[in-house]
Amino acid sequence: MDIIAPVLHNVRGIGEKKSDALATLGIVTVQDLLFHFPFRYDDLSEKNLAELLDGEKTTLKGIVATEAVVSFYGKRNRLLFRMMVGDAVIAVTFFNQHYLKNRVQVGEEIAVYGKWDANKQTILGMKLLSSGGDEKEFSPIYHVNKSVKQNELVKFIKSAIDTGYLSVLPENLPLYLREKYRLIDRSSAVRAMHFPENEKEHTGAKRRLKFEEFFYFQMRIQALRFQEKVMSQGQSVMYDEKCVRNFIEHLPFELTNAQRRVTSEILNDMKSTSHMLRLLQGDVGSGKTVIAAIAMLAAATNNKQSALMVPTEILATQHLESLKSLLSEQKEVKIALLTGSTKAKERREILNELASGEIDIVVGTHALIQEGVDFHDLGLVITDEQHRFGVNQRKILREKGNNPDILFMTATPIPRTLAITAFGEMDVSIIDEMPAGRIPILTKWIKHEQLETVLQWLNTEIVKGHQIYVISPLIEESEVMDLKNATDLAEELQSFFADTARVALLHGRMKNEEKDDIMRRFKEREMDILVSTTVIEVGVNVPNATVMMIMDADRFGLAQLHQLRGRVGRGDLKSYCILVANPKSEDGKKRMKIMTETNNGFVLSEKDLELRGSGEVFGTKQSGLPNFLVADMVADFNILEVAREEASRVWQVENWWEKPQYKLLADDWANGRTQAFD
Ligand SMILES: Nc1ncnc2c1ncn2[C@@H]1O[C@H](COP(=O)(O)OP(=O)(O)OP(=O)(O)O)[C@@H](O)[C@H]1O
Repeated sequence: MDIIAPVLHNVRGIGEKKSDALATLGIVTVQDLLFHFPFRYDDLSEKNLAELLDGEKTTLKGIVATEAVVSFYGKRNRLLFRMMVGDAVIAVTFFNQHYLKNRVQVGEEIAVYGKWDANKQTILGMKLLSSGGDEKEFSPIYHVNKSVKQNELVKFIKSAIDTGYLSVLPENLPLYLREKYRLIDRSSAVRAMHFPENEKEHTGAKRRLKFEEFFYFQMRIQALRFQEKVMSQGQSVMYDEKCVRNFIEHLPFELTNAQRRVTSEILNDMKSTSHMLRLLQGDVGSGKTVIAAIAMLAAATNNKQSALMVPTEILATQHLESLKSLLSEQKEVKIALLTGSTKAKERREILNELASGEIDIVVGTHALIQEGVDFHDLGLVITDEQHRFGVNQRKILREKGNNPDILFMTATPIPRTLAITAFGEMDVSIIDEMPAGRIPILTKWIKHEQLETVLQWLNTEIVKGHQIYVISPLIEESEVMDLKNATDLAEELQSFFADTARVALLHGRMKNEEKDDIMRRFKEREMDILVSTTVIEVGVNVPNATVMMIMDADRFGLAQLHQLRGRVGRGDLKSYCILVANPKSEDGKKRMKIMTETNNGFVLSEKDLELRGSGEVFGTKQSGLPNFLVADMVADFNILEVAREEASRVWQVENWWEKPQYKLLADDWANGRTQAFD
């Protein structure tokens, strides 16, 4: 018996057809099946009638007092009878389950699970249970789809357990850890996730599995640090301090205290022989680019090359321009741009100059990590919006140099404690202060009905020579619809403003050159209004733009709204963010309200975590963090901390992977699952 055997033919009742259906839920092997945990449970335990609250779900046991009567109306039907619960007589109704009639016999004991209606003294039946009580108190509810039903899944999981598969599920936590934290064994935990005997057992199962997930996650993440240590020392960049100081003194603005602090943290790292692996967090518009410029200039003064990798071509172009203007006085520093749309001839030249060391700073997209891009002496790698790049891609770029220093920049504000723990392998610097002179952005939430009034008002901004972004609604999974929406919107706006404003359109399906061209024209004030799908989400910097209007804003998450809002208020002009939304859900209303209440990315990110949970906020794709099955980085923060300490202790054991107690941990390693969060 093998736990990773396919479910097909190995679990009773699963043939070709069911196996295909299960695959749509991501279930292929017996292990997948056993680790497909319920997302909630119905608590079928019996509660005391006298203490029941209105709307509460419960199981009630009693004696059937009257015969069940079924009434049909249209396609629907209702079954009604009375039952004695202790001394009380209550009504029981089931909707559209008339076939239960035969199971309801006057004078017999039955048990009904349902929702209590206190006014009508009625239980609205959801399940008719056998009175013998062989049902568990907790009934698991799984994520299923059209092709796999709840009860089927329960049957398959039961069958796999009855066949004995749990006995071949290996225990993957060392005994000393299980003893220390009183964690139940893995097989019992998995069984209790599906069919817990009681609440206590269920809690124990979750605790064990959460620890396991966090511990493995931390082992992987800390490996990066470890590999760095053994991979030789980092480089010591002996930069020209005078030159760097001079540069900072002659910037067009004075650095904020926070910028000064992170600058010295970064420069210290670069100077020291230990290797820099640092995460720089700063809210949108807090001034991260200039920090990157300082670090790259410092490297250049020591004849080391730097690479700045960003997720989109628009951003690459923009960063190139910012750097060129910031470093315009540094005649000897040569800066280049390398993206997917760099022409072949130019690309060849750039590659040559990178290899010879002539280029000091290169800004680019994924094109930077392609084969054939070789550096003379790469000393510093900076990635912007780190969550958009996988661990592997970052690794490739790192390997293009002799273990260069690494700086990740992100505007996704993660609460500090969480960042330190989750990105355990990195040092964290935070810019927690905005440049002086910024006027807070005023955020207004309006309904669609008020749009016309707002458009009139926009005119006053246009007359002042200010520019406006309008974000068209996001239609999930349909780029075509997005495009249509954006196009229609641009046309409508153009006809509304007629001669007073020039409207441009930017969308994800455009060629990069086209996008660049439109951005350039917007920047140069040839256009007044830029209608866009969310392609401008990150990093765009046009200080003359003062209004960000987001259509159907409730379709966006808080983090994204904040990013979009951060596109305005980047200079010293009073700026506005207009959220146009008629949200249907409570959640949507809450998000709109929070946006109007705070401009602080960290506060928002905490709220976002509260509203959506960390699974959504740090989904695999966005953050480079794994999707945990059971654990939650915020709710289970304490367990995460403990797991981090324990993982770090293991890493301190010399050649831990050779010790028998870590056998499975080492296998996990060897199987290449170490890159699971890529
Ligand atoms: N200390 C400062 N004083 C005044 N203006 C500053 C300061 N630092 C940066 N700026 C300006 O603020 C604007 C935003 O800076 P920058 O583009 O570096 O922000 P960012 O942190 O990269 O933001 P985002 O995450 O939104 O891209 C730029 O126009 C920049 O010139």
